[in-house]
Amino acid sequence: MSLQKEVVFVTGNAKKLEEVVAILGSQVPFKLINKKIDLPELQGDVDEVCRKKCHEAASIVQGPVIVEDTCLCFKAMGGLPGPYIKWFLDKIGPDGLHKMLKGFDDYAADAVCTFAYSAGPGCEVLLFQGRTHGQIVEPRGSRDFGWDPCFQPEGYEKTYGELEKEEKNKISHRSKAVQLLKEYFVNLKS
Ligand SMILES: O=c1nc[nH]c2c1ncn2[C@H]1C[C@H](O)[C@@H](COP(=O)(O)OP(=O)(O)OP(=O)(O)O)O1
Ligand SMILES: [Mg+2]
Repeated sequence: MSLQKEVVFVTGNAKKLEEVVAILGSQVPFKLINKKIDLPELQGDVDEVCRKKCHEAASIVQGPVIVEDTCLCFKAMGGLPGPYIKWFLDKIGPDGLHKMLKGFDDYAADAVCTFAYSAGPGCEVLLFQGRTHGQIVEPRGSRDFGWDPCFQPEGYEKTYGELEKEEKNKISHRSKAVQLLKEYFVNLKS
């Protein structure tokens, strides 16, 4: 029997899960189990959304959980759509996101990934955040995953959609957040 701590990652998004598993690799200080549950899309600032999402998940699972919320923040729009990017993406797609910024003529954006961990219902929620700066461009590359084709990370000529998966996973908002989460669990063990 494994003595490793089991943590449930609650997400309804298969692509997120795929990336998290790939980034974590085999050197994981806990055993990650997935539960595919669509948690409510909450309102508030990023941290608030994540905390509430994590409480919801912990009460459903009745044990240790991790959730993640991803924001796409446009500088010209004071950080919006931020946590509401899912609805914008659903309605206008990556092409629409680029068009939306034409009137502002400022395409700077931050991709922000926040993981929230709770040891169980009623327990404290810890946040781990990763951020990658970039530009919103006319979509190029794979349309596999959300707004990947219209986000070009700083210092790259390619969009997330054009980068190889491994390349995206080295520099992405998600990989930076996963790194912090991993460090937390490694330090817990030692
Ligand atoms: O690396 C990414 N590259 C491109 N698109 C991405 C990425 N990561 C999230 N996304 C999309 C999915 C969703 O349209 C929105 C975030 O919303 P968000 O609520 O965090 O995701 P979700 O509802 O799909 O899954 P969950 O069940 O974990 O809440 O941005
Ligand atoms: Mg969601």
